[in-house]
Amino acid sequence: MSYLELEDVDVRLGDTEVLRRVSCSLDERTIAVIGENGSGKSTLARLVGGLTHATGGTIRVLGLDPARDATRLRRRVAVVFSNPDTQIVMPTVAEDVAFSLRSDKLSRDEKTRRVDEAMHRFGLTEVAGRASHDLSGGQKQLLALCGAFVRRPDLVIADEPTAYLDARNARRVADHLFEEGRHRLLLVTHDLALARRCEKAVLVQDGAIAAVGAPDEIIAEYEVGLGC
Ligand SMILES: Nc1ncnc2c1ncn2[C@@H]1O[C@H](COP(=O)(O)OP(=O)(O)OP(=O)(O)O)[C@@H](O)[C@H]1O
Repeated sequence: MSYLELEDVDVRLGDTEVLRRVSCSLDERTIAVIGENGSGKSTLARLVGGLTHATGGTIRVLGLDPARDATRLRRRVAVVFSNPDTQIVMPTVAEDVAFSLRSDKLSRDEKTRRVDEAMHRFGLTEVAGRASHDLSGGQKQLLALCGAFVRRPDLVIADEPTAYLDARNARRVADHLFEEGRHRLLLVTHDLALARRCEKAVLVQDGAIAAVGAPDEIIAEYEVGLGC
Protein backbone atom coordinates (compact mmCIF):
# COMPACT_ATOMS: atom_id res chain seq x y z
CA MET A 1 0.00 0.00 0.00
CA SER A 2 1.25 3.51 -0.83
CA TYR A 3 1.59 5.96 2.04
CA LEU A 4 -1.07 8.17 0.44
CA GLU A 5 -4.22 6.42 -0.69
CA LEU A 6 -7.41 8.28 -1.55
CA GLU A 7 -10.44 6.71 -3.13
CA ASP A 8 -13.45 8.71 -4.25
CA VAL A 9 -12.91 11.26 -1.51
CA ASP A 10 -15.35 14.15 -1.20
CA VAL A 11 -14.97 17.14 1.09
CA ARG A 12 -17.89 19.46 1.69
CA LEU A 13 -17.31 22.61 3.71
CA GLY A 14 -20.56 24.37 4.54
CA ASP A 15 -22.52 24.46 1.30
CA THR A 16 -19.46 24.06 -0.89
CA GLU A 17 -18.25 20.80 -2.37
CA VAL A 18 -14.55 21.68 -2.21
CA LEU A 19 -13.13 18.31 -3.29
CA ARG A 20 -14.99 15.87 -5.50
CA ARG A 21 -14.25 12.19 -6.01
CA VAL A 22 -10.54 12.53 -5.47
CA SER A 23 -8.63 9.30 -6.02
CA CYS A 24 -4.90 8.73 -6.06
CA SER A 25 -2.26 6.32 -4.84
CA LEU A 26 1.07 8.01 -4.25
CA ASP A 27 4.28 6.61 -2.86
CA GLU A 28 6.99 9.06 -4.01
CA ARG A 29 9.03 10.63 -1.23
CA THR A 30 8.38 14.17 -2.47
CA ILE A 31 5.07 15.20 -4.02
CA ALA A 32 4.11 18.65 -5.28
CA VAL A 33 0.50 19.80 -5.37
CA ILE A 34 -0.08 22.59 -7.88
CA GLY A 35 -3.10 24.34 -9.33
CA GLU A 36 -4.92 27.63 -9.62
CA ASN A 37 -6.08 29.74 -6.69
CA GLY A 38 -9.14 28.22 -5.09
CA SER A 39 -8.76 24.87 -6.85
CA GLY A 40 -8.63 22.91 -3.58
CA LYS A 41 -4.91 22.36 -2.89
CA SER A 42 -4.92 23.54 0.74
CA THR A 43 -8.05 21.55 1.43
CA LEU A 44 -6.33 18.46 0.07
CA ALA A 45 -3.31 19.16 2.30
CA ARG A 46 -5.52 19.67 5.35
CA LEU A 47 -7.37 16.46 4.54
CA VAL A 48 -4.14 14.45 4.36
CA GLY A 49 -2.97 16.08 7.59
CA GLY A 50 -6.17 15.08 9.37
CA LEU A 51 -7.29 18.69 9.89
CA THR A 52 -10.27 18.47 7.54
CA HIS A 53 -12.42 15.39 7.27
CA ALA A 54 -13.74 13.63 4.21
CA THR A 55 -17.49 13.60 3.76
CA GLY A 56 -17.25 10.59 1.46
CA GLY A 57 -14.78 8.00 0.21
CA THR A 58 -11.80 6.44 1.94
CA ILE A 59 -8.43 7.86 2.82
CA ARG A 60 -5.26 6.31 4.27
CA VAL A 61 -2.17 8.29 5.21
CA LEU A 62 0.84 6.20 6.27
CA GLY A 63 -1.66 3.36 6.50
CA LEU A 64 -3.84 5.26 8.96
CA ASP A 65 -7.39 6.57 8.65
CA PRO A 66 -7.13 10.27 9.66
CA ALA A 67 -10.66 10.28 11.08
CA ARG A 68 -10.16 7.22 13.29
CA ASP A 69 -6.44 7.32 14.03
CA ALA A 70 -6.06 11.08 14.48
CA THR A 71 -3.77 10.84 17.51
CA ARG A 72 -1.42 8.33 15.93
CA LEU A 73 -1.36 10.33 12.70
CA ARG A 74 -0.58 13.58 14.53
CA ARG A 75 2.48 11.93 16.04
CA ARG A 76 3.86 11.07 12.61
CA VAL A 77 2.77 14.01 10.48
CA ALA A 78 3.70 17.69 10.70
CA VAL A 79 1.68 20.33 8.88
CA VAL A 80 3.09 23.77 8.08
CA PHE A 81 0.85 26.51 6.68
CA SER A 82 1.63 29.66 4.78
CA ASN A 83 0.39 31.77 7.69
CA PRO A 84 2.76 30.97 10.59
CA ASP A 85 0.74 33.05 13.10
CA THR A 86 -1.76 30.22 13.37
CA GLN A 87 0.98 27.88 14.59
CA ILE A 88 2.88 29.95 17.10
CA VAL A 89 1.59 29.29 20.60
CA MET A 90 4.35 29.96 23.14
CA PRO A 91 5.77 33.29 24.34
CA THR A 92 9.38 32.80 23.25
CA VAL A 93 11.02 31.19 20.25
CA ALA A 94 12.82 28.45 22.23
CA GLU A 95 9.66 27.65 24.21
CA ASP A 96 7.64 27.45 21.03
CA VAL A 97 10.05 24.96 19.44
CA ALA A 98 10.13 22.93 22.67
CA PHE A 99 6.33 22.92 22.77
CA SER A 100 6.35 20.72 19.65
CA LEU A 101 8.08 18.00 21.69
CA ARG A 102 5.72 18.19 24.67
CA SER A 103 4.18 14.75 24.11
CA ASP A 104 7.37 12.99 23.00
CA LYS A 105 8.77 10.59 25.54
CA LEU A 106 12.29 12.01 25.57
CA SER A 107 14.53 13.00 28.46
CA ARG A 108 14.78 16.69 29.27
CA ASP A 109 18.38 16.73 28.03
CA GLU A 110 17.46 15.09 24.76
CA LYS A 111 14.64 17.61 24.24
CA THR A 112 17.02 20.50 24.90
CA ARG A 113 19.56 19.03 22.50
CA ARG A 114 16.99 18.59 19.76
CA VAL A 115 15.53 22.08 20.23
CA ASP A 116 19.01 23.67 20.10
CA GLU A 117 19.96 21.69 17.03
CA ALA A 118 16.71 22.55 15.20
CA MET A 119 17.00 26.26 16.04
CA HIS A 120 20.55 26.21 14.72
CA ARG A 121 19.44 24.55 11.46
CA PHE A 122 16.74 27.16 10.90
CA GLY A 123 18.93 30.11 11.87
CA LEU A 124 16.93 30.89 15.01
CA THR A 125 19.62 30.49 17.68
CA GLU A 126 20.21 34.22 17.95
CA VAL A 127 16.52 34.96 18.52
CA ALA A 128 15.89 31.99 20.86
CA GLY A 129 14.90 34.25 23.77
CA ARG A 130 12.85 36.73 21.72
CA ALA A 131 9.07 37.02 21.92
CA SER A 132 7.67 34.77 19.19
CA HIS A 133 5.01 37.23 18.08
CA ASP A 134 7.57 40.03 17.66
CA LEU A 135 9.45 38.13 14.95
CA SER A 136 9.23 39.21 11.33
CA GLY A 137 6.94 37.28 8.98
CA GLY A 138 9.90 35.35 7.58
CA GLN A 139 11.30 34.51 11.00
CA LYS A 140 7.86 33.30 12.08
CA GLN A 141 7.77 31.06 9.04
CA LEU A 142 11.16 29.63 9.99
CA LEU A 143 9.88 29.10 13.54
CA ALA A 144 6.82 27.19 12.28
CA LEU A 145 9.06 25.01 10.12
CA CYS A 146 11.50 24.49 12.98
CA GLY A 147 8.61 23.34 15.20
CA ALA A 148 7.58 20.86 12.51
CA PHE A 149 11.05 19.45 11.88
CA VAL A 150 12.13 19.18 15.51
CA ARG A 151 9.61 16.35 15.88
CA ARG A 152 11.29 14.36 13.10
CA PRO A 153 8.00 13.49 11.44
CA ASP A 154 7.56 10.76 8.85
CA LEU A 155 5.52 13.09 6.63
CA VAL A 156 5.80 16.87 6.31
CA ILE A 157 2.84 18.62 4.72
CA ALA A 158 3.89 22.12 3.76
CA ASP A 159 1.46 24.64 2.29
CA GLU A 160 3.38 27.50 0.61
CA PRO A 161 6.19 27.25 3.18
CA THR A 162 8.44 29.81 1.49
CA ALA A 163 5.75 32.46 1.00
CA TYR A 164 7.22 35.02 3.41
CA LEU A 165 10.89 34.25 2.98
CA ASP A 166 13.73 36.17 1.35
CA ALA A 167 15.78 34.35 -1.28
CA ARG A 168 18.41 33.11 1.19
CA ASN A 169 15.91 31.75 3.68
CA ALA A 170 13.71 30.32 0.91
CA ARG A 171 16.74 28.37 -0.27
CA ARG A 172 17.57 27.26 3.25
CA VAL A 173 14.00 26.04 3.83
CA ALA A 174 13.84 24.31 0.45
CA ASP A 175 17.06 22.50 1.30
CA HIS A 176 15.52 21.23 4.55
CA LEU A 177 12.33 20.19 2.81
CA PHE A 178 14.21 18.20 0.21
CA GLU A 179 16.94 16.93 2.49
CA GLU A 180 17.54 13.24 2.08
CA GLY A 181 16.22 11.80 5.27
CA ARG A 182 13.41 9.90 6.73
CA HIS A 183 10.58 12.34 6.06
CA ARG A 184 8.31 12.34 3.06
CA LEU A 185 7.04 15.65 1.72
CA LEU A 186 3.67 16.79 0.40
CA LEU A 187 4.28 20.32 -0.84
CA VAL A 188 1.51 22.71 -1.91
CA THR A 189 3.12 25.44 -3.94
CA HIS A 190 2.74 28.11 -6.62
CA ASP A 191 6.53 28.10 -6.93
CA LEU A 192 6.96 25.91 -9.98
CA ALA A 193 10.74 25.72 -9.59
CA LEU A 194 10.15 24.15 -6.19
CA ALA A 195 7.49 21.84 -7.64
CA ARG A 196 10.00 20.67 -10.25
CA ARG A 197 12.30 19.43 -7.49
CA CYS A 198 9.66 16.91 -6.38
CA GLU A 199 9.55 13.36 -7.66
CA LYS A 200 5.86 13.58 -8.55
CA ALA A 201 3.32 16.35 -9.16
CA VAL A 202 -0.45 16.45 -8.72
CA LEU A 203 -2.51 19.02 -10.58
CA VAL A 204 -5.68 20.07 -8.78
CA GLN A 205 -8.42 21.72 -10.81
CA ASP A 206 -11.91 22.73 -9.67
CA GLY A 207 -11.79 20.45 -6.64
CA ALA A 208 -10.61 17.38 -8.51
CA ILE A 209 -7.30 15.80 -9.43
CA ALA A 210 -6.80 16.63 -13.11
CA ALA A 211 -3.42 14.93 -13.58
CA VAL A 212 -0.67 13.09 -11.74
CA GLY A 213 2.79 12.50 -13.16
CA ALA A 214 6.34 13.68 -13.64
CA PRO A 215 6.60 17.33 -12.52
CA ASP A 216 7.87 18.62 -15.89
CA GLU A 217 4.89 17.12 -17.71
CA ILE A 218 2.30 18.18 -15.15
CA ILE A 219 3.69 21.73 -14.98
CA ALA A 220 3.62 21.97 -18.78
CA GLU A 221 -0.03 20.86 -18.76
CA TYR A 222 -0.82 23.38 -16.03
CA GLU A 223 0.86 26.22 -17.90
CA VAL A 224 -1.06 25.41 -21.08
CA GLY A 225 -4.28 25.57 -19.03
CA LEU A 226 -3.24 28.93 -17.62
CA GLY A 227 -2.48 30.22 -21.08
CA CYS A 228 1.18 30.88 -20.19
N1 LIG B 1 -14.06 26.48 5.43
C1 LIG B 1 -14.52 26.68 4.21
N2 LIG B 1 -15.84 26.84 3.97
C2 LIG B 1 -16.31 26.99 2.71
N3 LIG B 1 -15.55 27.04 1.62
C3 LIG B 1 -14.22 26.88 1.80
C4 LIG B 1 -13.63 26.71 3.08
N4 LIG B 1 -12.30 26.57 2.94
C5 LIG B 1 -12.06 26.69 1.61
N5 LIG B 1 -13.21 26.87 0.94
C6 LIG B 1 -13.35 27.03 -0.50
O1 LIG B 1 -12.79 25.90 -1.11
C7 LIG B 1 -12.15 26.26 -2.33
C8 LIG B 1 -10.73 25.72 -2.32
O2 LIG B 1 -9.98 26.38 -1.31
P1 LIG B 1 -8.46 26.02 -1.04
O3 LIG B 1 -7.98 26.94 0.02
O4 LIG B 1 -8.35 24.57 -0.82
O5 LIG B 1 -7.82 26.39 -2.44
P2 LIG B 1 -6.29 26.52 -2.88
O6 LIG B 1 -6.14 25.77 -4.15
O7 LIG B 1 -5.39 26.14 -1.77
O8 LIG B 1 -6.18 28.09 -3.18
P3 LIG B 1 -4.94 29.11 -3.10
O9 LIG B 1 -3.97 28.72 -4.18
O10 LIG B 1 -5.61 30.41 -3.43
O11 LIG B 1 -4.37 29.08 -1.72
C9 LIG B 1 -12.24 27.78 -2.43
O12 LIG B 1 -13.31 28.09 -3.28
C10 LIG B 1 -12.54 28.20 -1.03
O13 LIG B 1 -13.30 29.38 -1.01
